[in-house]
Amino acid sequence: MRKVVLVTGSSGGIGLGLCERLLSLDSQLSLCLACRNMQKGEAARTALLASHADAHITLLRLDVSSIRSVLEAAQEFKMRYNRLDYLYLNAGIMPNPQLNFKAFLKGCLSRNIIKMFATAEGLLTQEDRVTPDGLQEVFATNLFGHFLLVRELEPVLCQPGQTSQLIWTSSSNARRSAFSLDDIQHQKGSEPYSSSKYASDLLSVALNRHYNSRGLYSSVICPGLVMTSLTYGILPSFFWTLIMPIMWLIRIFTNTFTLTPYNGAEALFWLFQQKPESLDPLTKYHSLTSGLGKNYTGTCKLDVDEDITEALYEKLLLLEKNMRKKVQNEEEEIQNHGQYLHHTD
Ligand SMILES: NC(=O)C1=CN([C@@H]2O[C@H](COP(=O)(O)OP(=O)(O)OC[C@H]3O[C@@H](n4cnc5c(N)ncnc54)[C@H](OP(=O)(O)O)[C@@H]3O)[C@@H](O)[C@H]2O)C=CC1
Ligand SMILES: CC(C)CCC[C@@H](C)[C@H]1CC[C@H]2C3=C(CC[C@]12C)[C@@]1(C)CCC(=O)[C@@H](C)[C@@H]1CC3
Repeated sequence: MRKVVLVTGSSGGIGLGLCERLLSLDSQLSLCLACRNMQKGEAARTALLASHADAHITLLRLDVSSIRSVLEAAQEFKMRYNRLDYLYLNAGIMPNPQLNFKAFLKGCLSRNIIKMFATAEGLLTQEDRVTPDGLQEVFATNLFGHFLLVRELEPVLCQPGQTSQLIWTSSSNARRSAFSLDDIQHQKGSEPYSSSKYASDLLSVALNRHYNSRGLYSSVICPGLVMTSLTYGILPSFFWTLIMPIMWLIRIFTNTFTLTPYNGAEALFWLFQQKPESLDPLTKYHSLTSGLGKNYTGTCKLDVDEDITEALYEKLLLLEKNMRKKVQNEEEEIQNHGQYLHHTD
């Protein structure tokens, strides 16, 4: 039986790097690339087929920040497949990042320099915006759209006699102090990225509690610092290229500078090869690359409280209910309007 793998955000970066590695390991996989931009998705599919000509690769239109798109994509997926073995929740954004140069220079002179390079704590802020559904975009993309996708794909993920894995691309930038249960969408702060990644760590723990009994397991990873369009939004790509020798040098001191999508996908790839029952739900898995360029997966305890994971889960369920109602009302309004136009014709 072919294993079915769905990867969100697979049109480039770490997601595409992961797909390449998965196909190299098992060319018999059924790989579904979920992308919001079909042109980019088609280019990714062509690139993968260039090195794996016989691979089974399909495209699925999915904008994780849009409720309607998530519902439609899940429906489409369930029509095409009757099982899902691995769901990689990888799509993510960090819009309009601002680097605090003063804090960076101060950090370089402090004892916390290694931690600063690994987590970017206190270095970055972002400007978020509101989606047409009325949600904060970073929250909707990095967390809520993925949560809804999991909920919608429950029938194919929780098949009797089968285990399935949810694998979240979180970050070491996830920080407890950036997240508030009273403001899960991070409407008030300036670190929505950090908040959304911390929320994904919390959610993964809650999902394990609610779904393990049905054969569904969830894990979180950090890919390390990888050169992708996300990091090119922080500093321009020519600058990163220019300082690449410095980055290689820093890698000797911090193995978190994985730098390439191939290396960054290490922990995602490693988890693919593990028995989900053997994984610790309270661990974050890190892609690491040594100074000599050797890839490996490291572990780190999650900084979470069980009661907060449950409180977030409850809040997400409530938001899900409200968003479903909203979409349904909108659909009814469109139908009524159509009927009205039909009568007046
Ligand atoms: N790069 C890094 O150093 C780190 C990255 N990460 C995380 O890794 C993940 C992958 O990021 P990375 O590869 O670096 O960045 P990229 O920007 O290269 O890739 C992000 C992917 O997500 C997709 N995406 C973004 N928004 C949406 C949306 N609304 N609906 C569907 N797809 C969407 C993008 O699609 P499109 O091509 O259409 O833009 C793209 O395929 C993210 O979750 C990120 O937070 C974590 C730690 C470090
Ligand atoms: C190395 C250079 C001389 C200067 C680079 C300074 C900063 C731009 C980087 C230092 C630590 C980096 C970092 C990230 C972005 C770029 C830095 C702030 C991330 C926040 C990118 C996204 C993530 O999710 C984190 C895991 C990264 C942590 C480190």
